[in-house]
Order: sequence, then C-alpha cells, then structure tokens
Amino acid sequence: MTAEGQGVGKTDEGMTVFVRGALPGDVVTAELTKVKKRYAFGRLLFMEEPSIDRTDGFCTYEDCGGCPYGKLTYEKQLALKENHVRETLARLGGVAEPEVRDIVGMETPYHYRNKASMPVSTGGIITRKGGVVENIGDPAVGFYRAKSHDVIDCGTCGLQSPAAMMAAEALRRFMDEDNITGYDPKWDKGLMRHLVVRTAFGTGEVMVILVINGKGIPNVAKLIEYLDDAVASVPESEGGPFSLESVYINVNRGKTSEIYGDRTENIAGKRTIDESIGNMRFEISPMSFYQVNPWQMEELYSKAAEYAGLKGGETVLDIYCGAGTIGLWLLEDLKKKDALGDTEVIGIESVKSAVLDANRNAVINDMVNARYVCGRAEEELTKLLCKDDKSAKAGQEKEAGQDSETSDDVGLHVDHADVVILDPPRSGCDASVLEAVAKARPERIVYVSCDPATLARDVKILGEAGYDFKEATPVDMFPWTGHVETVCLMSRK
Ligand SMILES: C[S@@+](CC[C@H](N)C(=O)[O-])C[C@H]1O[C@@H](n2cnc3c(N)ncnc32)[C@H](O)[C@@H]1O
Repeated sequence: MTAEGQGVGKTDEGMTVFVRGALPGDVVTAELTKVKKRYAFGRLLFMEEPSIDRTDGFCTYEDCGGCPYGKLTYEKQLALKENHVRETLARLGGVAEPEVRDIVGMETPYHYRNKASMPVSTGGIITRKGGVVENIGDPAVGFYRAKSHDVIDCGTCGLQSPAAMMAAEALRRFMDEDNITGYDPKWDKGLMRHLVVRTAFGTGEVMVILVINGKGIPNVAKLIEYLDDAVASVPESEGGPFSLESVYINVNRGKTSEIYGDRTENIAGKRTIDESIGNMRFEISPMSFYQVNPWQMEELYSKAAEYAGLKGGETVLDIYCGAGTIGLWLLEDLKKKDALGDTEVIGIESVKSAVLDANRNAVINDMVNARYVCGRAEEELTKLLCKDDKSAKAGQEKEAGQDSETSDDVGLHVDHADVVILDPPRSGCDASVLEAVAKARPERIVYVSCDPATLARDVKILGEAGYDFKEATPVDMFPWTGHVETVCLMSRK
C-alpha cells in the first residue's frame, strides 16, 4: 500500500496495479484506467475477497482523504510502517539488514492531533444584480476529498482534538448567520480560506488562526465569542473543557495552495499558548513547528535521548530545532539524572518566531546553557563551525552597531560537537548540511525523520562521510495515515 492509500497489487499476469481503496490482502476486480509499460492504475469494481486486516473503520466520511489507512486494523498499519522503514533503509540507504526496532504504537490512536488545518468553502460564490455577493452553498469546514481540493464538511473527526471540531462548528454558524463568504479558488474571491486550531492537550489552551482573503472579518468580536463558547463546551469525557487563549488573523491573498500568507496579526488574547509535557513547559506561537502528536512526542524524544547517550558536559547541536523542544528535552533528561554539568545545546532554526519561542522555552524551563541561531542550516552551520572566527567577528560588529553578515547572526562559534540532532522537514537535509555535520566529527548523530525515503538517502550520504548506521526505531506519530516518524542512530566509524 502506498502512503497515500493506494493498494499495490498484481494482475494474474504479474503487472503491478495501483488501486485506491484496495488493501493488502484484498482480492479485487478492478478496471484498468491508465496502463503504462510496467504498471497500471485501476478503479475498484468488486471486492472478491476482503483482506483479514480490513475493518469498517471509525469514520463516516468515506471520501475524505485524511485517513488513507482508515480501513486497516491498527496492528496491520503498524506492521506496514515498520516494514516500510526497514525496506527503505535497505533499498535506498544501502544498509544490509538494518536493525529496525519494534515500532512504537499508540494505545488509543484517536483524537491525537493538536493541530487541525481545515479548509473552508461555500461551494463558490455568485454576485447578484446590484453587486450583492452570496454563497452558493452552505459553509463547509473540514478536509479535502482524496486527490482533490473539494472540501468535505466534517462535523466529527477521529484524529482531531474535539476543541478543533467545536471551533469549526462555531465558524459555520457565524458564516451562516452573517453571510460571510467562503473562498472560491476558481474566481479567487470570497473571504474565509482556512481555520487552523492548535490545542495544547497538557494545559487545555487553544489558539485559533483565521486565514482570510481580505483585510479583516466583519463583526469579528461575535465570531470570537462563538469560538470561546464552543471550545469551552467540550465535556470532560472528551478531554475538555478547553479555553480559547489566543486568536490570530492570517492574510493570504491570491491563488496559492499554501495555507498561510505573509501577514499574521494577533487579534485577541495572548501571542502564544502554553503546553506542558512531562516536567516541561513550552510556549508555542502560530507559525512555530510543534510535533502534532504530544503523546508520541514523549516517546520520540525519549528515544532520541537514549540514542544521544549524553553523560553530561557535551556540546550538542540541535539542527532544525523548531521551538527548541528536543534539545531542551535532552538537557532536562540530564538534569533529572543530576548530570547536567556544563552540557550545552546550540539550536539552528530558520523560522524567527520559533527561535524566539526556543529562547523563551529555555528560560521557562530554567536552562541557561541553550542558545539559538536563526537562519538556514545550510548557511548557519558552516558559520557556526568555521575555524577563522568569522561568525564571532560578525557578532562583535553587531554589538558595535555595525552591519553583520546576516541580521540574525548572534556571533556564536563552536570548535566541535559531540552529538548532532537532525530533525529536518520531509525533504531531508541539504547535502551541504550533511557535509558540515560530518566535518564537525560528532561521536553520534541522531536523525529524526518524518520521511523514510529522505532518511535513507541521507543515511547513505552520512555512511560515505564516515558514519555507521546503528539502529532505528519507528514511532507512529500519525495513526490512520501512511506517514511514519523514525529516530535513527549513527555513530562515527
Ligand atoms: C520537523 S520540524 C522539527 C522541529 C523540532 N525539532 C521539533 O521536534 O519540534 C523541522 C524544522 O526545521 C525548520 N527548517 C526548515 N528548513 C530549514 C532550514 N533550511 N534550516 C533551518 N531550519 C529549517 C522548520 O521551520 C521546522 O521548525
């Protein structure tokens, strides 16, 4: 099965066929819709023999593309993901029989997402005589149909936080009552584009980001009141009540498939929400990355701490550090063992608000030995490690009020690293980053990845640069989807 949810089968003649809706173990009759030289695509016609791993699932929105693994038993999902990691490391990473530990699954794999990004649509808008603009249909707030940009109106979702679904209901009601238009991508008209809800499950705090194609939302105070009541109404049995602590507007104009535009404005409440996890507290701003599954985040970070194997006194680089969470977790782990000593963490992150969060998170968690650089790892890592003290000089120039090489250059300089944490986006690490990491000659590299294919590619590059693959542990951060997170340990040859 592909991560996007297409069953991969064979015809009786042995040709590979991709069929949406077919699961591993199903025997189906499919109509071939597109035939290439070596493979074909098919449309499922009849289920001849259902797979033993098939379930009815928990969702009634059959067309929603959010859960491509929605009809597989949870055990089978885990087995497929673990196998995918093992097979990809061998095939693309060139690791013979890679040591892949048992995947870490969830006990209750529901309502785990702390961030819901829900597109809004009213089925288009029309302009009546006299210039009155009206929605064609009712407001829909939900998720895209598989392989399309049609919005399926979802009242419930087994993956999302109940606070997010209640906020969606509040937005529907407000749009309906106040005739607020939904964005129509065909004509690039209409106001509401996306509703993004971030839920801090540990503290109950909620942030709402209203993405609009316009300057503002008429009567927005009423919408805030609806949202406030809606998230507070989640019953205790569903993890509630939650409390709306922060509301933003993000302006995204023009035809684009990006969710966010450039301008983000805080219109009510705090600028960040607080989350607590284990002993730690983190502040999160709207544009900062934060792991979407807080329960599995603990498992992921604990495994990263185990692989980092810190004893105290090391220099750790936390590259692609987001709001600083992994590096601070490692420091906290040492603190608990009374071994913190002068261990230092230096984080690199390209999103400025995340770096500001990281600095605050270090303070909140009482860590004086964590520092952060804002910029692209491709440029900042070599500056950080350069031997000629260029970056330190840039920092001094900045202090003296002169221009530095980059505005965010804080003049940090390290002459070595003992452990490097890499946690890049899906595209993996740029080759220049891997080269610089290998030159820093850390004992260990802990690579956290959300895409086995780019992880395997980078494992191969690091292998050629002097690092042995030791082992990997997949962690299921995204039940019912085809995605899997992996923590991987490499050590110097
Ligand atoms: C998968 S997230 C990991 C964040 C963090 N380690 C965590 O566990 O929450 C990847 C992070 O890399 C940042 N990023 C993306 N491209 C980058 C680049 N070229 N240089 C530095 N940071 C980058 C993103 O903004 C994001 O915060």
